[in-house]
Order: sequence, then C-alpha cells, then structure tokens
Amino acid sequence: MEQGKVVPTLYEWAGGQAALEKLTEVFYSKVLQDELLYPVFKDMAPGHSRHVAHFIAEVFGGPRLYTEGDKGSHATMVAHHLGKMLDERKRKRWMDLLLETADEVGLAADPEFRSALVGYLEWGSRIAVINSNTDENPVKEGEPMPKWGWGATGGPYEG
Ligand code: HEM
Repeated sequence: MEQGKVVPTLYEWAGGQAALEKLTEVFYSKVLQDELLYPVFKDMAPGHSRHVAHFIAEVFGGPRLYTEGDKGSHATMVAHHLGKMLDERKRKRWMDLLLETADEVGLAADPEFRSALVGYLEWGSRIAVINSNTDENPVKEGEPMPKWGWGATGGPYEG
C-alpha cells in the first residue's frame, strides 16, 4: 500500500450506521420466525437489534454508539449472554441467518470485507456460547471494547 494512504475502517466500508442497523433489523425479524431461535429471543428488549448494530459498529472502528450512545460496555454486552445456555446448533443457525441477511440487504460482498466480517462473527458468537454456559461475567466493568480490523487479507482499498 502507498505510504500515507488512509485505511478505511470496517465500519466505513460496511456503509456506516444505517447499513449495520438495516442488517440487524432484518436479521432479528428472521430470528423471530426461526423455530430454533425464537425461544431464545422472544423476550428481547425493544432496542435489541439497534444495540447490537451499535456494538458491532464500535468494534468495527466506528463512533462510540454503544458505550456512549447506549451507555453500554463490553461487560454489559457479555452480561446479556450469561446463563442463556446456548449451544453450537443455535450458534450455527444464528451465523447462517446473519450471513444470509448480509447478502439480502446488499452489505459489501467483497472477499476481504466478508473475510473480516465472518472472522469477527465466528469469534464473537463462539464467545457468546461460552459465556452463556456460565453465570460469572469474565469481563470486568471498565475493560475496553473489542476492536476488529481487516486482518491478514488486507483490504480492497489497496487495489
Ligand atoms: C458477535 C456475536 C454477538 C454479538 C456482537 C452480540 C451482541 C449482543 C448485544 C450488544 C446484546 C445486548 C443487547 C441490548 O443491549 O439490548 C446481546 C444480547 C443477547 N444476545 Fe447476543 N451477540 C452475539 C452473539 C449471540 C449469539 C450467537 C446468540 C444466540 C444464538 C446471542 C443471544 C443473545 C441474547 C439471547 C441476548 C439477550 C436479549 C434480550 O433478552 O434482550 N448473541 N447480544
């Protein structure tokens, strides 16, 4: 890459807040129609889909929509999963539906962005399953939010 070239964040590349909110809004409407995931999400808070979009936006290098806007933190996000007793079957369905939705809403589909997106979702969803099988929060209040970048593929911005 040329020296001094500005590397876009995954947040910018994805299309910002509107694109991520669209993704999660359509995704959670599918989740509520899925017989395996419906019982897990049937009592979700009204702002759930927006909060998840804000969390991902912040992890992807966007503005602090979750920690400042929603007054959340990495610890409070993890707390929402404690004791939910998720398993691999539910995680896999969650992943499948989310990636299906990404295609449906026209989220950036270049190999590099999708590699970073899938990498993050695999990581985060596996951690969600682990945390859902305990009642003790492994993340302390005040610990930083996770950060995700382009990873080993680099980015299409290099071309
Ligand atoms: C990268 C992966 C994930 C991220 C970033 C994420 C993010 C979040 C966030 C930010 C919340 C809090 C929402 C709020 O404040 O209203 C939340 C809650 C929750 N998440 Fe996740 N999550 C992930 C994976 C999963 C998976 C794989 C499942 C289940 C298959 C799951 C099930 C839930 C449930 C049941 C809640 C509580 C909903 C409620 O009662 O309001 N999450 N998640």
